Amino acid sequence: MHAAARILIVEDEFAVAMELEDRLENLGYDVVGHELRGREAIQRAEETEPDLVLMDIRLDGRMDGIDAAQQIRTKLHVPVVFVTAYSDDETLERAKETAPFGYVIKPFEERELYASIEVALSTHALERRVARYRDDLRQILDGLNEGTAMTQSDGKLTFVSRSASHMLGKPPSALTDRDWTSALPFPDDTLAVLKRRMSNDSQTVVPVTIEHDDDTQVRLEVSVRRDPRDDSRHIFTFADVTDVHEMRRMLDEKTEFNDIVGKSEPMQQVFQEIRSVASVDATVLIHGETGTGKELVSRAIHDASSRHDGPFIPVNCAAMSKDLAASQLFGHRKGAFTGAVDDHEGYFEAADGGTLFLDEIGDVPLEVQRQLLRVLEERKITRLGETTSRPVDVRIIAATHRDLLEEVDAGNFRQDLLYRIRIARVELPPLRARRSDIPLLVRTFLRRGRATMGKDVERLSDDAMRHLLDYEWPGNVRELRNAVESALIRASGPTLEKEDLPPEIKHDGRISSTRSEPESEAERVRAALEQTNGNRTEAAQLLGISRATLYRRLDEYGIE
Ligand SMILES: Nc1ncnc2c1ncn2[C@@H]1O[C@H](COP(=O)(O)OP(=O)(O)OP(=O)(O)O)[C@@H](O)[C@H]1O
Repeated sequence: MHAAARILIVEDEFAVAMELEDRLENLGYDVVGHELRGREAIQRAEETEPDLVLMDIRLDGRMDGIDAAQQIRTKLHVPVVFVTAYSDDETLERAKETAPFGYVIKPFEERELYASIEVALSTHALERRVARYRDDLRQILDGLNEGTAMTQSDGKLTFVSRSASHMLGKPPSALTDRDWTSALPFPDDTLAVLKRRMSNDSQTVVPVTIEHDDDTQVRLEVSVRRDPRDDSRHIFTFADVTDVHEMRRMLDEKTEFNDIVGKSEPMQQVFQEIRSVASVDATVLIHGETGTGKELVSRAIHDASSRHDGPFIPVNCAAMSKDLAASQLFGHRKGAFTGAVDDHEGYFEAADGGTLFLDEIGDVPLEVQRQLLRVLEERKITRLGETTSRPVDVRIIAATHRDLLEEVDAGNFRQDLLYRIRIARVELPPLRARRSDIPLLVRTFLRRGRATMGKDVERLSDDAMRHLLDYEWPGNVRELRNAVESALIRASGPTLEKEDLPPEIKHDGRISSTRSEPESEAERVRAALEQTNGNRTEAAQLLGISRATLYRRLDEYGIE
């Protein structure tokens, strides 16, 4: 029994109030007073802060018990039990709006009154406990480094923790009571990814960079999950990873140059060469097998050069028809030949002030090679059908997968042009000569593929990675990127399995024939260590060799 509960009586008939007071005291309650009118009742409640108010509905004065109860409830957290002779529907409806804790109809038994008071006191105690938990929870969420925001079922944000509001750069009042898609200051593609995460119940984090009003950039990782208490509502969590992101970016800078990924020795050398040729304006010849990134390198040189604000025009010479090559490169005048219906600007003029990338230069017809040489020497072009020349300020970067010296010997390429274009050279290694870049490239393509395809694939199984490391890669990085993308399409879980790989890679048929070559083997060992973060036991497992053999090979190849 709630012996010490303090009760305020509000009753307009003095005799009834006295009787009620007696009864309550008999039941062991402490009566803090009784009032006849609403106004005084409110005042007395404020002064005495009782545990419960017993309220008659009909009172002396202008204010009735329901109005008084209403005001007491908004000012104090005190439960009110109505004690009244009135139980008509209208009175009942009005009384309900004050969320009373009980309604006892006169005349009543003492036991009835006692039960109502006890139920009201315990319900109220329970409500207070729930409210305290809610406050505690909010305080805990507010104090966490991780930010939290909650939605109700229609998508409106109902709560945004202090740290979340700080990370998002907006006060909670600018975020709550609005649909999350318009409240969260994220770009459309991030909102779309979050929506997908919501519908397929995936909690993978979504990275996003936002800009605050003071122009500072903040990098966040956002995840969203269903509220376990009600699965039509959602809970967002935000982590501020700006510092980590910046550190990662600084580390990545070493492994990425203008989208060109590579950590291996040969690629580090390529990055160095790009930097040095970008600083001069000389013609460059890039040599490398198909798919090794010749165009990427050419763009990187342009971007790092003083011409970076000018145009970059890539031209695939292998795709130009023999007859039209000269007009495509140098332009023509209307009527210069049948079909020349208009004046036409060629690629050289289009690239004026910038860079012209002549891919597959080995495929340019001999006659056009002669004209090219002249343009490179004189820095002027003459459109077909015109007699006067125009000056052009263009840097040429040429690329080929052919051995141009052999082409010169075979009479397919002009020697003087070769000397002219290879003033600076960049040699791109085939992927099989830098297998240690494979894990990094795979991670990069997985990350990019995840973002564009919306698949939550995090990693590759060891078996799948072993096949990628063993494969010959005739199509080089392009083939690797295609393999990862097609595997992503097939993947059904968070891990890419061997079965998801294209057939030529997952079947052992074309596995490296150069396995026994020391260079290639050393690269495989480096790749395995890269994949396992230097863990030698796991690297040996990945390579399918014993730890002892791995140690012997590390020694043999001088790998630290
Ligand atoms: N080092 C690399 N890092 C990241 N992506 C690369 C790298 N090398 C090549 N790629 C990717 O492989 C594909 C082929 O690259 P690119 O077109 O530059 O090669 P290429 O040598 O010019 O090919 P081709 O000989 O067929 O013209 C592109 O999608 C490119 O993004």
